[in-house]
Amino acid sequence: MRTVAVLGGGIGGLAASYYLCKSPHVSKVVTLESSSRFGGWMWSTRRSDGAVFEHGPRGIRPAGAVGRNTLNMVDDLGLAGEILPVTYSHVASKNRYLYVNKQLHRMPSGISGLLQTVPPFSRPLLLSVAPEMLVKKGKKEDESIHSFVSRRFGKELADIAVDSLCRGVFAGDCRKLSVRSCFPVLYNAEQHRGSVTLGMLLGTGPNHVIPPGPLSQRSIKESWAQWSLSRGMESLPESITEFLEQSGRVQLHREAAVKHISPSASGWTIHLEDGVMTADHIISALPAKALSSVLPLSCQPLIQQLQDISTVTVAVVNLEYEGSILPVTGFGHLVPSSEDQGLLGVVYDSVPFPEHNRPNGQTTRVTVMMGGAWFQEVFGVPEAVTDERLLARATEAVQCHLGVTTVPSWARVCLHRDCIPQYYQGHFRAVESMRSFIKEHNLPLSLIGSSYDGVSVNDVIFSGRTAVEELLGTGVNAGI
Ligand SMILES: Cc1cc2nc3c(=O)[nH]c(=O)nc-3n(C[C@H](O)[C@H](O)[C@H](O)COP(=O)(O)OP(=O)(O)OC[C@H]3O[C@@H](n4cnc5c(N)ncnc54)[C@H](O)[C@@H]3O)c2cc1C
Ligand SMILES: C=Cc1c2[nH]c(c1C)Cc1[nH]c(c(CCC(=O)O)c1C)Cc1[nH]c(c(C)c1CCC(=O)O)Cc1[nH]c(c(C)c1C=C)C2
Repeated sequence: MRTVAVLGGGIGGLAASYYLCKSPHVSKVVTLESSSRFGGWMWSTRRSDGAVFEHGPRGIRPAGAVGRNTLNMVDDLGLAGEILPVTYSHVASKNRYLYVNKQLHRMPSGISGLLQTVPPFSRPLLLSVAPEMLVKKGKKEDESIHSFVSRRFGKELADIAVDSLCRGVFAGDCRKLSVRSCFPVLYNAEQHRGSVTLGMLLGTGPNHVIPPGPLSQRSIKESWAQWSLSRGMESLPESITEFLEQSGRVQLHREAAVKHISPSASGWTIHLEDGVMTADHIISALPAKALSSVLPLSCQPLIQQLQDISTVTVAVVNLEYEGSILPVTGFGHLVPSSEDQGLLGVVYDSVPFPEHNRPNGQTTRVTVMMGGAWFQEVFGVPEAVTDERLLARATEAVQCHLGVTTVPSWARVCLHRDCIPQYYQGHFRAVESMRSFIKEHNLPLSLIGSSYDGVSVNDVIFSGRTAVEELLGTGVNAGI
């Protein structure tokens, strides 16, 4: 393989570039990013007084093959010393809340959570979990998450817990999201074991083999539930960028928006604002809609399927308060759509990551997330929503939900347009069909990033690795 162009410099595009760079089989890699910075949604503000605020992801899970893979990369990049782990025994792992009927309720956990009635639920969880093992296997090839959970565990769990969970991961509506694509573990448990409970106890089949490197071994030994980095999540894309620059094998271009791509004799011609380049293969790490708008008309069915992948807009409001203002301690709270459509949840950032607080003086950082699948209904078109309105709504939520009457000493409002893809029912078929089209037409094109195979940072990094392995027909030797 001579030249590979990677479109998009979010964590997906950077990860693909990193794995390509590790391979001796590729002579040139060109990474094209439209904005002035790499990292995409991995974006942190580092204030001059030392405080750190996350505008995108704030915690990465170390568990599973994809979690190990990311930690192996982090180790290889020399970032191990910057890790901020949160263990399973930490209060941020134990305590998560739901805001229901104008009150905070700690989500049930452990044996007592199973056996006792814990509000807002009307009966012990055991009464939903035990009969689940006897529920017949569903016959549909895909189903909404709400329908799947109602069928197996009952409507109350689906309406409150699962509705909230989907808002806290996809900012999405569990009545539309696909169980097969969003929570493949649940779907596979039913398929392989006939029950989610049994699947959780016995396992749901083979996983990717990713041996744990030293950092991943440490995460297992120390029982990490999630981790961040001392200078914020953006250190990860920054560190990959630095690695790629130092390798001398990757050309990184900022402010290089891809306008159009057209097939050429040996691969692709890529049209940029101020010139053209050629590549033998393209790895697209663009959001699906952005890719659809640059493909040639000859790719028509693919263009339509890419356009059909919806996204949602999320308003992220970071707030800093003087003093210790939280009435409860934990990771944060989620709000089910029946309680308040527009307010998704509040993360108590200072609890899992106090290291990101301003070093001098006691402060509390929280992040309020709003909108998602309900954005337009509640706030109207994103173009017309003002920062003032979002800030007012966020501080009002902190006041009502947490009883905080003081005014924040610092605030930042970010409107993330189209930031989280929504895997609706049938998503897996659409992705399968897009990849079949590419194969049948011998298009030298790989699809990676959050639009296809999982939205978490781990999933996106792993999609970059998988694409490079498939392209080169080899396993990548990347700090494993
Ligand atoms: C608010 C929020 C909170 C999140 N929290 C978590 C969390 O706690 N844990 C977790 O694991 N995940 C979390 N995620 C998900 C995760 O951050 C994203 O799914 C992931 O960062 C997406 O990476 P990506 O590279 O696929 O896409 P992106 O980050 O969208 O990158 C795509 C890049 O392509 C560029 N681009 C677009 N068009 C063009 C073009 N024409 N030419 C060139 N470049 C172009 C864009 O500028 C962008 O940089 C969160 C996401 C959000 C929005
Ligand atoms: C309220 C909105 C959101 C919050 N976080 C996100 C949104 C939209 C985005 C997000 N959060 C997580 C992921 C990655 C999923 C993964 O597979 O790792 C994404 C894209 C992590 C996460 N956050 C919550 C859960 C249950 C998870 C899954 C992993 C885990 O169990 O740690 C819950 C949660 N998210 C938010 C809050 C306030 C909250 C619960 C109190 C914010």
